[in-house]
Amino acid sequence: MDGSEDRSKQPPQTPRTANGNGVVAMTRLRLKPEKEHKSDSYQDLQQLEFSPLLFSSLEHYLPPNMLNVPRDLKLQYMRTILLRYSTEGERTRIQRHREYRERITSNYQSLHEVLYTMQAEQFFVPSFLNAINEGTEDSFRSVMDEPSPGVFTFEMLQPHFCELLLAEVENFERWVHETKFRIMRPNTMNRYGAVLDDFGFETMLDKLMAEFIRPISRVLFPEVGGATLDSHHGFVVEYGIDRDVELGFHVDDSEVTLNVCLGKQFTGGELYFRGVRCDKHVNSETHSEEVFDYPHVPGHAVLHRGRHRHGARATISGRRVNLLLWCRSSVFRELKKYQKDCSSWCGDCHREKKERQRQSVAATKLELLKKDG
Ligand SMILES: O=C(O)CCC(=O)C(=O)O
Ligand SMILES: [Fe+2]
Repeated sequence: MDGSEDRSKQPPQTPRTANGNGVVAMTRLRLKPEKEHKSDSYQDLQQLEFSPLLFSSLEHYLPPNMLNVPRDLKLQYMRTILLRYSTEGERTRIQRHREYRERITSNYQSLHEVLYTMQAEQFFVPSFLNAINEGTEDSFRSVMDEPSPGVFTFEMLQPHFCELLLAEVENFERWVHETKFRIMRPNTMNRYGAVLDDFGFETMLDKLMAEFIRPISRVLFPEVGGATLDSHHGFVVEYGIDRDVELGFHVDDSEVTLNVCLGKQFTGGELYFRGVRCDKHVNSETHSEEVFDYPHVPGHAVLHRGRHRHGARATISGRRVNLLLWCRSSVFRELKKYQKDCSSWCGDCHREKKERQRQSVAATKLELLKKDG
């Protein structure tokens, strides 16, 4: 959006930028991203209050006159905006987390360096790669099953990649144990498992989201921000008799979740799904057509909306390790604050809307009959 309009309504701290004539103009971020724009990398600037990846993503929303200015000008502009939207407490939390990550990455010696940069040919099975390269809804669907509405399953990871990642996670856990490092677990529901983003995987997983999961989500989950996924939480969960055993019924803090089984050998641990719900209906009853159980298969992925209610049954024997990528869209979250109608994705909102429409048609028919009579 061009900054020349509506200046009077801009808040006083709106960033100012110099335009080509040396005139200082007020500008705003665009509403829609400039998809063709090639962003700079900010990876060398780890000391900033915000993730380097956030700056690369935000670049797509820069006003036209800011797109091609030097990196430090863009950075200054974006920092000003981000600082306006985050509280002091939030900034302190982000800074502490950054220091926590630095303590890990400067001390932990990784085992398989090859895992830390995206090497698609070595990570993924050819069928998945081909579908992504083609990039159409038909090509995605041709390598996927949809055994229950909104739950997509497909073969994704090469066995060798799974082995290496399992070994890397074990190596990390060993280091944690030996050094007595107090790590944060993936979320409140897990006593075991590790946040991959905290020990060097953030950039690789961001690529996984941007280049693989977002194109699929754009066509399969457009109504929950699938096209605008722009941040992630990447972790592994570990189940077994001496680990977490099961996972309670929940929704994820994500718009779209990728869940891939890495192995090893196990029995039990099935995922169970019980319908998609908005906040208002999250505890409502399940309808029979929403009941779906899925047994994990090593190397195979499940892709679902974060709001698709689910849980994992007890892993009865062996060890099960899964890779989780919770993908989020800041645009969807912002818009959701103003939207009351979730009928395009919440099962109950959809049923309520249908019922209102049915009653309205019935009432109209009755009126017409009365008139005729
Ligand atoms: O164990 C699983 O496969 C499910 C994990 C899960 O749903 C989660 O971590 O959010
Ligand atoms: Fe989950």
